[in-house]
Amino acid sequence: MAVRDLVKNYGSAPALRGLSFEVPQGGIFAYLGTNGAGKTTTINIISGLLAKDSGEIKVCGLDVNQDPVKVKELIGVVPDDSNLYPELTCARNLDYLGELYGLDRQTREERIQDLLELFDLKDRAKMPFRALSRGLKRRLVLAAALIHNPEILFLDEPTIGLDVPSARALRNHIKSINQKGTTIFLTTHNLAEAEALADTVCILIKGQVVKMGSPDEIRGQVEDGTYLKLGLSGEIEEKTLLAACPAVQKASRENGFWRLKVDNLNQALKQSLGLAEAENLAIQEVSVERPNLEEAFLAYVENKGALKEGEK
Ligand SMILES: Nc1ncnc2c1ncn2[C@@H]1O[C@H](COP(=O)(O)OP(=O)(O)OP(=O)(O)O)[C@@H](O)[C@H]1O
Repeated sequence: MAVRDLVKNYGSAPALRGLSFEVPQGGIFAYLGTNGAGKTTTINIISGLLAKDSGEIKVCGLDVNQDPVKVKELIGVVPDDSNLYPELTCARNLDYLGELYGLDRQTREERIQDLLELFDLKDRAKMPFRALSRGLKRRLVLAAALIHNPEILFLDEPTIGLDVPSARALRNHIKSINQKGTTIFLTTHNLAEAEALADTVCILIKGQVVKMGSPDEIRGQVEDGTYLKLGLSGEIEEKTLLAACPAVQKASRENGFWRLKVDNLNQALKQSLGLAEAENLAIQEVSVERPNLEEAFLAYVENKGALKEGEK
């Protein structure tokens, strides 16, 4: 899929200011941006819900304006909210959507069985949609978007509101859909999720693409990026840690570990080991890490100073 010079204004307010990007076929593309950057506007234009002012969009070589019906058959959209009927059973919801796409009965039956199997929903086929848990609902919404076997699937915040096991299960489903050949266009504010799934990342700021590349390339643009991961046997306050370790610029908690941004690794190591000793805490983990995608993203959106020369 390719977007070229896309412009959209709401009245006199610009939302998309001539943005261009290409989504590699068969990959997982993360479309990232702060609130109001223009992500939903882009997806609505691509999926034919909203008119653009100018620019060109091609999906599998077809122009969205010239072949709107064919393009609709090539894409599936998973909204952040459910679009299914609460009173209908899971199987009937899928069947109904298949009818809307004009699939014949046999194709529908096959697709429904395949999708229920793929998403581990076989034993829920006869349950009304409303009776499913939130995680299972997200799975069925995903299955529904695949009923017509689209080439590209648009996913808006797929795991929002899900507990950790359900979110992980859904991410695995997304990977397996992708491995079966569907290109994934993912919008998320969960940068760890984008990092875990995407092979291409596109950063949008105020309706313009500011950076596109692999997660590694994007992370590589952040200059002063040395981080120390530290696991301690007990709790310690952030201000105590920062006071005892002047070489640590910033400290945050991540999955039970400290993630320390350091300006001098040797000093920071010495100081944090000294602190552990003074506080009588055992060191359970120490490792040196690069900036993650979230830190690189923040460098782009708010702290251009952290970017390497040439990227500012
Ligand atoms: N119907 C509308 N009328 C007027 N302005 C709009 C409309 N929809 C969106 N906008 C504006 O266009 C800009 C882009 O909005 P959009 O919803 O595409 O951003 P987004 O990146 O999806 O944000 P979020 O992450 O918050 O969902 C914002 O400034 C928003 O206020």
